[in-house]
Amino acid sequence: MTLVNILLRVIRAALPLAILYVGKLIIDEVVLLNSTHNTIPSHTYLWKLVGIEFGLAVLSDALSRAVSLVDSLLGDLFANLTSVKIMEHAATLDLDQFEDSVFYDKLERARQQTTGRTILLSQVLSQVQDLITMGFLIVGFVVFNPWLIVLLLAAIVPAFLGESHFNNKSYALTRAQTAQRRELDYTRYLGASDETAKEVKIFNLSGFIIDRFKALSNKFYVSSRALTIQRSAWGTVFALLGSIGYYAAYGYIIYKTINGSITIGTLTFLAGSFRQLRSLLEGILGRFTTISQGAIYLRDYFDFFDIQPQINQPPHPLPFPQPLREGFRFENVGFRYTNSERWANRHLNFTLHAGEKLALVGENGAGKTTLVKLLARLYDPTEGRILLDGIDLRQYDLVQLRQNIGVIFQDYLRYQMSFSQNIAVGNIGEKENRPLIAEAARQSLADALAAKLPNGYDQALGRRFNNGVDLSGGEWQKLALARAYMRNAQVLILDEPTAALDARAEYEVFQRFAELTQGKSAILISHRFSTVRMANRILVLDKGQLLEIGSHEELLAKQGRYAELFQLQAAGYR
Ligand SMILES: Nc1ncnc2c1ncn2[C@@H]1O[C@H](COP(=O)(O)OP(=O)(O)OP(=O)(O)O)[C@@H](O)[C@H]1O
Repeated sequence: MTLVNILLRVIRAALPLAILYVGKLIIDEVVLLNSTHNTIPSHTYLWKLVGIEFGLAVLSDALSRAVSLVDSLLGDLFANLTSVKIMEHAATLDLDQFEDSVFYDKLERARQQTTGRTILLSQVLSQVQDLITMGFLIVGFVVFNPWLIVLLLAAIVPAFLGESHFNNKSYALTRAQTAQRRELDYTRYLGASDETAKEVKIFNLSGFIIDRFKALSNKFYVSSRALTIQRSAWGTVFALLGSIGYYAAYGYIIYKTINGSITIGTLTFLAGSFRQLRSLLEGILGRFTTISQGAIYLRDYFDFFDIQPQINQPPHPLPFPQPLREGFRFENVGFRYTNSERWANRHLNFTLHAGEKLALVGENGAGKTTLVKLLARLYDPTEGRILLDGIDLRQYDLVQLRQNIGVIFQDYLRYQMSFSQNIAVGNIGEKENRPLIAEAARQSLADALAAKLPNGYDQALGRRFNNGVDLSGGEWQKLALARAYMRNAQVLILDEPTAALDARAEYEVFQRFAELTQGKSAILISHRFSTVRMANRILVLDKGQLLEIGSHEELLAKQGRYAELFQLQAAGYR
């Protein structure tokens, strides 16, 4: 399509000169016919010329339409393709890259390429087309009088330089504002979205949010106002230069015609060419702004694609051991988040044995979730290493590793999709496997819920789309839990899996969990000691470090932190 587009444009580019030239021939012929009185003039040649000009005009119009058609089709394809490419690349990147605000800015700017810049391609092609047309017209000029070119250049060069100067300035401004623009978008989202409406109403936040939005958007307005005014003022000066150039050339051509050095046909040809050149130049200059802006923004797009993940598939990946023999051994593992001074985990030495159920206990921020993310290689340790059956975790096949570790995070997603899809995300390859989905739902107690929904497993969930039904917090959690049962993972990790469940559901969930994970390794993170005590061993974390490890009874007997926290919670029930 691009090639067709270019071809059509090249043909179209030659037409203005051809039309002007035929016009010149027509006028010269008319003048000639008017001045020959002695014989009966033949008009055949004249009408032939008129016919040719008509044909050229029709062709030019048809080509323009064909070009815009191909342009708009190409634009759509281009937008789709870039969106897909961005998503594909984003999928390869590491979790901590997503948590980095500089990365987010890049992602944001790359995303803008797909929406705002789709016209870039057609703009570039139009520019090339107009440049070719200009080239043709200029050749015509040179043939008649090369000096006119000098006038033309004098009129346009300052404008080109001015435009590119202002482009750079406005790009620098926009770039510097990326972070604040994200904040502006976020504020807009806070002010008007289904997810925020509840709190905004209850805390009466709308005034606060709107004021914040006003303040931010006003800052943008003020900082870009000066530039816009400067640009417009200089634009006026440059346009004046252009007009001066045009009228100087026009005067010169008229002078030459009166002089008798050129014919009236040539006068109309040159004047027409000059007028066209000027309007072409105006178009080119206008487009030059959009294109050069688009082109500099394109750098952001490529910057985004230059970001490379750090957590990669090893060169010779080992298959995930089936079954696990030894388990996971943490050897002096430490981890610090990028941009963070503090260690989230430090000096961790312990083993998660094959088939063992380990509970992680600790106060908020103690590093429980971080430990789990290390196990699933969402991050790699900053120091130390994790061994799986004696071999560094980094040597295993990354896809198999993630397939064999089923994690349900405490901040799991509530997909605005159907009930069955919400479960199927646990093993998306099996999304059509209804018996498997139903079984997973049964295991997590979500099946009773499906029975209550008007469309059962096909019920759309969430309020964002039509006919969606929203669930309660505990119901969503049961659904999320079902994801863990969708695959035959060797290690199951549940991070706060029952926080939203009622007491009966929690009891049942754990009854089943124990049955279903028999022989498998599991990690449970919970603040509820009723959950914690069913684990074989309990690991108590404090400020990222291992404080105590042992069975419930051992830790109680030890009278340490675990015993203290346990008794604190138990006292609440007495
Ligand atoms: N993405 C992140 N970037 C920087 N620091 C983080 C990030 N996630 C967590 N932290 C910090 O790392 C420490 C450990 O966090 P983690 O989420 O592992 O705690 P947790 O024990 O799971 O807490 P909770 O019981 O509240 O869920 C905390 O101090 C937290 O502030």
